[in-house]
Amino acid sequence: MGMNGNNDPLSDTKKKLRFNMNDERNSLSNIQREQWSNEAIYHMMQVLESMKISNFLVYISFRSELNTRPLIEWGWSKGLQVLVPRCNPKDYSMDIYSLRDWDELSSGSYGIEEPNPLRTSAFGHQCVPDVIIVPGLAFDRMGGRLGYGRGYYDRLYERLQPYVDHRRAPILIGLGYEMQVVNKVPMGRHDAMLDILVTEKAIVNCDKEGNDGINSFQ
Ligand SMILES: Nc1nc2c(c(=O)[nH]1)N(C=O)[C@@H](CNc1ccc(C(=O)N[C@@H](CCC(=O)O)C(=O)O)cc1)CN2
Ligand SMILES: Nc1ncnc2c1ncn2[C@@H]1O[C@H](COP(=O)(O)OP(=O)(O)OP(=O)(O)O)[C@@H](O)[C@H]1O
Repeated sequence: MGMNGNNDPLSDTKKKLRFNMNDERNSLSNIQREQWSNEAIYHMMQVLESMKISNFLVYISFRSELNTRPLIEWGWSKGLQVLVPRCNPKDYSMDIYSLRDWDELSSGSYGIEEPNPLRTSAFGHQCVPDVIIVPGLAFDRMGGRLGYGRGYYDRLYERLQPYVDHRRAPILIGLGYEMQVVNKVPMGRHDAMLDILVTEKAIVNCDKEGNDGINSFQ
């Protein structure tokens, strides 16, 4: 048993699932990826359109993640403030920046394109995004999610808590391919549950109480 708590049975199960899901996502063809990407992004636009929001936080996709770039352009066209995180591998924290143009990005940690602090304006440390779009390797319909295993999004959610007035907690929306949805992602005490899950097939209102999510599509 490691001192850092990373050798417990939960992180072992997570590690295996991470490995398998990463493999599966990488095996998608470019055409499949692009088609599902566009359909999922279209669903995400519908979800965001139905909400009264002035901003959303979204990641810049890397590896075989679905392509979030069209969503960012859509956000700009709608006059929404598009927020993008920049991660600090030293403490696994993330800072938030407001992105207005593609030239404000540069290559950051893990080869992910991230806001260049010299060219972007920081979103205040105490500012809470209306919506946080969360990447993942696996999701479930109850709001469970598995990431790359550094707890970046869980830490961000926790860091924001002191600034959340409970009527305006950020809405967590998972975004991924339907093939990433599994029966149950093992969750630990730090893990923040998703409110909504969006894929190319469905928009799921996650039931954090543990019952099956309600599928509003198909
Ligand atoms: N587009 C995007 N941005 C994101 C995330 C994401 O999932 N997608 N993250 C989501 O939280 C954070 C980045 N998390 C990451 C964590 C680990 C690795 C990584 O390369 N890990 C190595 C293994 C390292 C090790 O175990 O020692 C690897 O996978 O090869 C990459 C990203 C923040 N930004
Ligand atoms: N808020 C937190 N404070 C301190 N440690 C945390 C927090 N959230 C997660 N951790 C720790 O970070 C490690 C990785 O967590 P986890 O396996 O849940 O990552 P993940 O959600 O898959 O990754 P990511 O969010 O980076 O995609 C675990 O050891 C976990 O205990």
